[in-house]
Amino acid sequence: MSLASLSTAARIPPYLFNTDHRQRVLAQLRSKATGLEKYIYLNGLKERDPNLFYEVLLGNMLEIVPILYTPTVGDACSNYSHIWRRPEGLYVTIESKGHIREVLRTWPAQQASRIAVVTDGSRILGLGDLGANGLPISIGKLDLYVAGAGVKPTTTVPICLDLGTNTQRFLEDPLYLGVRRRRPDTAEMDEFMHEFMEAMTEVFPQLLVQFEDFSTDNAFRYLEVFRNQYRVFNDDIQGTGSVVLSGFFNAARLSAAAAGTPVTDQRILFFGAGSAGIGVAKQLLSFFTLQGLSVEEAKARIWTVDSKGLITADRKGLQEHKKFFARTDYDGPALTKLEDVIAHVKPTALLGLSTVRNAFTENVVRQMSSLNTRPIIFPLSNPVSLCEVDYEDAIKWTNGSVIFASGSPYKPLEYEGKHYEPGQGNNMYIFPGIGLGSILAKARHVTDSMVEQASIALSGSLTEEEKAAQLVYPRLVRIRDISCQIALAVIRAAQKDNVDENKLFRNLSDQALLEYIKAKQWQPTTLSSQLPRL
Ligand SMILES: NC(=O)C1=CN([C@@H]2O[C@H](COP(=O)(O)OP(=O)(O)OC[C@H]3O[C@@H](n4cnc5c(N)ncnc54)[C@H](O)[C@@H]3O)[C@@H](O)[C@H]2O)C=CC1
Ligand SMILES: CC(=O)C(=O)O
Ligand SMILES: [Mg+2]
Repeated sequence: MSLASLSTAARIPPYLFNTDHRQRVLAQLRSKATGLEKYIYLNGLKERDPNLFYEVLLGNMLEIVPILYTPTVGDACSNYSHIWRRPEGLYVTIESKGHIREVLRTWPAQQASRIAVVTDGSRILGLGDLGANGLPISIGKLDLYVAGAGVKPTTTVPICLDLGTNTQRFLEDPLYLGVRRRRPDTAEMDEFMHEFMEAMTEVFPQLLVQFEDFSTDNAFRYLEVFRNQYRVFNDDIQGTGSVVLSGFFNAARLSAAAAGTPVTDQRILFFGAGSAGIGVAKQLLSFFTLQGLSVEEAKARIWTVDSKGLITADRKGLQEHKKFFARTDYDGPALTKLEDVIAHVKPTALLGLSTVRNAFTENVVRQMSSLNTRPIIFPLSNPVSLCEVDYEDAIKWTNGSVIFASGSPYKPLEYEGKHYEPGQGNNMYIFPGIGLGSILAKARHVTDSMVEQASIALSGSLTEEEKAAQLVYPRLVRIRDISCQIALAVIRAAQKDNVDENKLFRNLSDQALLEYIKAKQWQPTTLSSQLPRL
């Protein structure tokens, strides 16, 4: 008898009904030797059984998020042309300039699509220009929209703009997936981007666009050009700013309580002044202004450092985005060593967005420790291989006093008989909620106040137990609930700014709206309900 002639019931072996597929998936996943193999396995599972994939993801966030997202998604991107299995996501190449609309129309469910993550692959995490290999970052972020906010998978659109790459090893790699050319000049790229955004709005009328991992100049430029025209936000600038502000509220409270000083006495030093560093610095202005300081007073409490040292206004050829925080109160010799900058600034907080692995050396960390009862040290560069300092070292060198959050995850640890739990200062805590709120409110734009209110909602979402454990971010397993609270704050801010096209929520109480948002979250159906009845 051929297999095809067997009845469906007969083809399904009996064990399917008395074991839990989720356990089988986890056992298979855990048998893989490397992160990359785990990524490939999960990618295959998503194709075979998306429902089961999301069930396993939702039930095992702490184990699986670091595979689909930072750090392992960094390996997946770096190797994407080699591990590629099947088309997933949408490539829009520079060669389609002039007919981008037709390319977008090949995507199914155009009317139903709600959220696109769009990268041009030019600065993937801290890994540089990965060209067309950047697609997994869009896919990973959208997996977090599904897992973290309950956005329906079929309404998500991962996009990689394949504009070429300036990374020679990809241009020479016979397996490289992308177009084999160097990146366009600014004029050609601008033309492409304008056509792309116009076409996106036409083809996907309900869609919110999240710009992801564009190189710094383009990240700032396209945010400014498009933010008042389209439904768009930049995750690296606004999402990161919002998430770090949130953790900083909680960290400053802990550090001020330990030192017995006012919270506004914070002096913040940024190591790294790219889209993320400056995006966060700008957002941290509100840490001070929300407590009554002026913007000038807030700015005076922030210092920025790039690869040339402390950024001062008298430096020749300073890039536009660095000018705002350039110091005018220092005219000594250039301070190029981090230790010298710290000695000059005497910061309470040191934030790393530099992509420089181990830049926060033992000397640097001990220096911070000698200046502060509880130093705030946030090494935020991704993936882990580019993190400014490992958690264990930060704990050891501060004798446990550090208030720590990193961009990529670290595990809790024991040190001299005490338990320590790190924070993860990653925009993954905030963009799902910003996106969900914007989608539900049908916000025409993502305003500054929506981003700020998202941050305040996240910082206020700590439970009593999390506060007692001195965490600065809530536990990841609660992300769906947290995203609802963030979405509520985002919707209210959209209403205040009058950018909400959906006015229906205006008459709902916070409680009713929160319940509505929760009820709207997509849930994977259980596997057994999918199997044919016998
Ligand atoms: N935790 C989070 O949620 C996020 C983290 N990031 C991470 O932030 C990092 C930076 O991203 P972008 O700002 O977009 O990149 P970027 O390349 O524009 O910025 C890097 C900055 O670091 C500075 N830098 C480089 N080498 C240095 C050195 N030796 N000493 C001092 N400064 C140095 C550069 O001058 C530049 O200002 C990446 O690793 C990225 O993964 C980005 C977004 C979100
Ligand atoms: C987290 C993130 O968006 C980044 O590292 O670029
Ligand atoms: Mg990013």
